[in-house]
Amino acid sequence: MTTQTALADLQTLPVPPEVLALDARDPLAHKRGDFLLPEGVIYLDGNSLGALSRRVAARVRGVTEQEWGEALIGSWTLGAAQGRDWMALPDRVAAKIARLIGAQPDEVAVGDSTSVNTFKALAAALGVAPPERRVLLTDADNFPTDLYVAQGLSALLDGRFELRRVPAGEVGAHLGADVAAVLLTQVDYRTGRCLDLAAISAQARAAGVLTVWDLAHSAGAFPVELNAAGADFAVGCGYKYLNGGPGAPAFLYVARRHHDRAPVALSGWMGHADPFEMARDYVPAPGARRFVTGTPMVLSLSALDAALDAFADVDLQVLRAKSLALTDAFIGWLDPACARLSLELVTPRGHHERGSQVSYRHPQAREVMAELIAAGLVGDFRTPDILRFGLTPLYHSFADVYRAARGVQTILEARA
Ligand SMILES: Cc1ncc(COP(=O)(O)O)c(C=O)c1O
Ligand SMILES: Nc1ccccc1C(=O)C[C@H](N)C(=O)O
Repeated sequence: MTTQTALADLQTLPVPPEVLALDARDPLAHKRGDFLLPEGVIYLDGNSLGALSRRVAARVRGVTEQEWGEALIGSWTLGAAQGRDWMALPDRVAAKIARLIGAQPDEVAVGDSTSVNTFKALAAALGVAPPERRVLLTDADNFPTDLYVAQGLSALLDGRFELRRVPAGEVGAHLGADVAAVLLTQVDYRTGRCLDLAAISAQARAAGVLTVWDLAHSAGAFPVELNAAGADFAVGCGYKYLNGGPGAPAFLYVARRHHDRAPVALSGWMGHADPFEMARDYVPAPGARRFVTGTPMVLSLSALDAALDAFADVDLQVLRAKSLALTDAFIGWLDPACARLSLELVTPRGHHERGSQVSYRHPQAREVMAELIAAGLVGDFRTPDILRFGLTPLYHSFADVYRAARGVQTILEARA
C-alpha cells in the first residue's frame, strides 16, 4: 500500500469516543465554524500562516468594493463620519492586540513587517540604554530576521554596539554591566520551546538591561503579559496566530515609560502629531502611535482588524488550556511509536516551556514532510531535520490532532 492510499481517508479516519468526548467538552469548539478551512486537509501550519476566517473574507470584500471602490478618497477624509475611519485603523487594531499581549492600547503601534518593527524596537532600545552599555545580546539560534536586523543595525551604528550571540538558555548568565539590550524570541520557531518572559524580563531589569521580545509565535497562541512582566519592547506577526492573512501588518510594543525618551528611528508623517498640518519638522504623536511610519495598509489592516474579532469573546486562559491539551494529546498519541519511527521529540514536555507547536527531529524530515503535505497533512519542515506541527486552539479539534498523529505514524510506518 502506498502512503497516499494509506492516508487517503485521513479526514474521515474513525476517531475513538474518548477523543470525540474531548471535542464535546471543548469550550472553543464553536470557533472553528468561523474559519474557512479547505476540504481534505488537516492544516497544522497556523504558526506560519493563520487560516482565513469568514469575517475577514467579508470585510476585505466590503473595504475593497465599497470603502475603496465607491467612496475612494472619501474613506480617508470623511471616514469617521461614515464609520470608515481608515486613519484610525492602526489604533483600532493596536487596541485589540494590546489585550492579547497584556499591554495598554497606547503602547502598541501596528504596521510594517515584524522585521521592520524589530529594527524600530532595537533602535529605540539602544537609544534609551545608558551610553556605557555597548552590547546587544541575543539568542544565537534566534529566527534569522532577528539576527539579520540586529547585524544591520549594528553595522549602521558603526559597530558602536557589539552583537553578542549566546545560547538562549545562557542569556541569564550574560546580562552583564556592558549589556544595553537583549533581543529574544519567546517561542523558538524550530523547537517550540517557550522562554519564561516574566522571569527573564525581571532578571534583565534587575541587571539594567532592556528587553526586546519577538512574540511572533506567542501572540494569539496564549496570553502574554508584557505589562505585568515589566517588558520594555516587543514585536510580533499579524499573519500567524492572529490570522490577519499573508503579509499582515505586524505590531510593536513600547512600554509607556519609554514613549517620551525612545528615539523613533523611522519618523514618518503618519507618526506625526498632526500629519495634515504638513509641518516641516517632526513632532511625535502621543504614545506608541509615533512609531507608525507611513500610510496605513488599509486592505491588510482591515483584514487583521476583522480577524482579531475572533478573539473578542475568548478567555485567554481557556485558549492556553486548550493549546496545552492539544499539544499534550498529539505528543501522547505519538509517544509510543517514537523510538520505532526514529522520531525524537524536541518540544519541551513541561507546560511552562512549551508554545503552541510540537516538533520532532527525524533523519528524513524534509522528505517526510513533503509526503505528509502531499497527503493533505500540512505542517512544516525546518532545517536541518525538524518536523513542525502548529496547533491552533481557535480552529483545531482533538479529532484533527488525533488524525494528524495517526497520519504521521502511517507515513513513517510505510517508510520503515
Ligand atoms: C520569530 C519570527 N520573527 C519574525 C518573523 C517574520 O518576520 P517578517 O514578517 O518580517 O517576515 C518570523 C516568521 O516569519 C518569525 O518566526
Ligand atoms: N512569513 C513567511 C512567508 C513565507 C513562508 C513562511 C513564512 C513564515 O512566517 C515562517 C515562520 N516565521 C516560521 O516560523 O517558520
